[in-house]
Amino acid sequence: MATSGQKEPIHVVITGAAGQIAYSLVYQICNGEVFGKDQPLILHLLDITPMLGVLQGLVMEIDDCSIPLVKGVVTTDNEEQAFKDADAVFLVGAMPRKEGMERKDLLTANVKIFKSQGTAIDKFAKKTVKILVVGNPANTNCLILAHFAPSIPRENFSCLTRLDHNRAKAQIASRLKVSPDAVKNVIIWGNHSATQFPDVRSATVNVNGTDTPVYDAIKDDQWLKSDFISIVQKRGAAVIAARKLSSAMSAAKASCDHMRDWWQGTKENEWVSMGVVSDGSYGVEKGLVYSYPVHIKNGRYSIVQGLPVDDWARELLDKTQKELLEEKTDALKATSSE
Ligand SMILES: NC(=O)C1=CN([C@@H]2O[C@H](COP(=O)(O)OP(=O)(O)OC[C@H]3O[C@@H](n4cnc5c(N)ncnc54)[C@H](O)[C@@H]3O)[C@@H](O)[C@H]2O)C=CC1
Ligand SMILES: O=C(O)CCC(=O)C(=O)O
Repeated sequence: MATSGQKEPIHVVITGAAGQIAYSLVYQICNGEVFGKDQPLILHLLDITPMLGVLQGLVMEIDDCSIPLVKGVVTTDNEEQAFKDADAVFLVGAMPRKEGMERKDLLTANVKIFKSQGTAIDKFAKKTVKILVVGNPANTNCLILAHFAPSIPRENFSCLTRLDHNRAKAQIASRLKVSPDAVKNVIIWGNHSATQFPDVRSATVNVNGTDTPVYDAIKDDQWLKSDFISIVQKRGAAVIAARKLSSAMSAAKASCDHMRDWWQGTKENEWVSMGVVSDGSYGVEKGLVYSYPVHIKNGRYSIVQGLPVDDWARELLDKTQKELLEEKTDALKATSSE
């Protein structure tokens, strides 16, 4: 029982907790950067049995950080124990891509994990739980998770495209030699893959105190419509080629940005990109997990409506949707053949 004036602890789950993204994620969560500096929490760390020893080391480090918000840490290889009473879930645990692979090459192995975890979340998590899927292929893993967790409202499922969103902001900022926080309202549409559509047609950049459309500030439509898009689409592969490991620090930071904004809200007149269960907006098949621009208020997101879709944009929106439809077919096949 919390003493008067203190909030009750929330239960926060991280899967793949012995892996590299989790190693960057845990401190930011424990330190109040996601759920607030006044929000105590109990961490539930799930990984596979051979990694339980590594989780013990992680717990020692959490203890040694000596953070008052942490009211308990559960380490487990058991999904029931992991998801019991969960308020917020970061699903990171999955096989990462190696050099030369596309993210959809991971599909068959990873969707089975999400079938099992969806079934467990359905039974054991709170019905209000907020779920962020990070493990790749993130959109389709999220679709499978939602499919096997029918009692959880559709709006409680999401997948990470905030890393792509942050990458897009960073590219624009670097080109204009301004701080990334001067850039607002970029959009990642569709899949967290090389077919995603990074779109800055409605984005602005603050130059000398004035919000200016990014297209007017950059004055190079050719770059914005070609190289910029392909740099963002291929950034994950470029990091793998350089590091021989996939992005981890930036993925953890983006995961925190995503969950913090979902929990605490976005700024007035600003949107962020989130993979969410489509309601049919922008001609996308209902039920697909598709990245959209969203506003968030009181813990609920709404898809930003009425943005312009010309022929050029329509083609890109459809191309990434087509890939998601193919992934959906493969994933449902892989999860029904067990
Ligand atoms: N959506 C995004 O923007 C991004 C997604 N990713 C994806 O995140 C995932 C994790 O990446 P890393 O942390 O670098 O990988 P990692 O290999 O360092 O860690 C993955 C962890 O998941 C665990 N795991 C495997 N199966 C599990 C299961 N059934 N239950 C619980 N844990 C399980 C592994 O034992 C390992 O400890 C990968 O799929 C990667 O592709 C990575 C970067 C960005
Ligand atoms: O690219 C990958 O497959 C792993 C990391 C990732 O998803 C990313 O960096 O965007």
